[in-house]
Amino acid sequence: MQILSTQYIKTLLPPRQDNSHKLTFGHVLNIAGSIHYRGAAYLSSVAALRMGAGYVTLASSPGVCQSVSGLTPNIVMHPLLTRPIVYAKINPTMPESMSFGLQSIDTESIDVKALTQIHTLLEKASVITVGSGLSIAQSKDEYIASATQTSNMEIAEGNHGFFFALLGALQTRSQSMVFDADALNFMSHRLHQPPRQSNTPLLFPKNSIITPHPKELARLLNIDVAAIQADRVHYATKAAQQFRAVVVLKGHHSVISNGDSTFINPTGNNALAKAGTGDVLTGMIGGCCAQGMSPFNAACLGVFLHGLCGDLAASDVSNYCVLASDLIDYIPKAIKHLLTL
Ligand SMILES: NC(=O)C1=CN([C@@H]2O[C@H](COP(=O)(O)OP(=O)(O)OC[C@H]3O[C@@H](n4cnc5c(N)ncnc54)[C@H](OP(=O)(O)O)[C@@H]3O)[C@@H](O)[C@H]2O)[C@@H](O)CC1
Ligand SMILES: Nc1ncnc2c1ncn2[C@@H]1O[C@H](COP(=O)(O)OP(=O)(O)O)[C@@H](O)[C@H]1O
Repeated sequence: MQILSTQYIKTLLPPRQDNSHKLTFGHVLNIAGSIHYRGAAYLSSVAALRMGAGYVTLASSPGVCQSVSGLTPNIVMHPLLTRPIVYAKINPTMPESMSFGLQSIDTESIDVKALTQIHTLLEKASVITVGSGLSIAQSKDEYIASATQTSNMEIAEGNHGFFFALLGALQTRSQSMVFDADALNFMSHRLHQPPRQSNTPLLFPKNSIITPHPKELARLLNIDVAAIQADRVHYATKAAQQFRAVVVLKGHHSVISNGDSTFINPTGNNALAKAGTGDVLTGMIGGCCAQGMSPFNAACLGVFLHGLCGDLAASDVSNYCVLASDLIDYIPKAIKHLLTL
């Protein structure tokens, strides 16, 4: 185990050749955001561009795409098919024939058929980032199982079905992929609960980077958060070996492991303990991968610079006042800082 040094990190910065065009620096396909988490889609997408990626496409529900395009002109939108939802108020004593008590609302859940809409994008992308604010709602699994025993009504299940189909399609792809947030919780659920849709085990595809916070890693490994926090290096390494992925265990002094080599990140501070900073990190790592970096190097550079953004921002505006969106403005300053050393 080693601490990431500034000198080492500087050697990882990807070269920017003069004879180049936008796709020389890679195409990030970001599958992110949902009705309540539009900001996560914005933060992860813009952070990837700021990190140096040449092109970012956001694939999400039409409402999320519309919100993000209202905030920035820099992202290419790929609105996905959604399906109307009927929420059932589950009451075992209610006869199936009674329709009152049901509420129909459009939660903009992505339709499984949307997979066909991104087929070409999945082939073209240099890196695929998945999960920031995607609302996969795995926790509704038991809810659905119990509901379908008493009723044949359709139950809201977020983007669960779409994500399941997407993971199947990603299994054979060889690009780097970054899995964050709800994508990780979905995988935990698949690993530790009997599968609902099929008996085929789903794993993280090769060249995956996973970015769990301690509770997300605890769910993936099916152990307590306290155990993880007591030996962060051990569990990050164990998870990297078990899932054959690069693991970024987030938190104060994030740990990055590929199972053989493990680094501790020295940058960052409590200003980063603010909603949405993890979404920025996902974008930054995706932006590094887009420029041709290996998953492990991309994770090391992304985590180091993300922490440095937090340090520079905190020294300007105090540890109290840094917003996740501020970090994006500090990416250029962090990179310049590194280049001038
Ligand atoms: N602007 C936007 O659109 C934003 C969108 N976002 C998106 O929202 C989605 C869900 O994100 P979320 O924040 O609601 O749930 P999540 O982080 O899983 O926390 C759940 C529970 O886990 C725990 N816990 C958390 N961190 C921990 C830690 N370090 N160490 C230990 N435990 C920790 C804690 O549980 P407790 O300890 O309180 O029991 C907490 O209550 C996700 O897709 C994300 O991308 C967000 O990024 C926000 C901004
Ligand atoms: N006290 C802290 N010191 C250093 N880094 C922190 C601290 N708290 C949070 N972070 C960093 O901020 C980010 C938080 O990500 P995450 O927990 O996924 O939040 P969110 O889901 O709101 O985006 C991670 O990169 C983590 O390492």
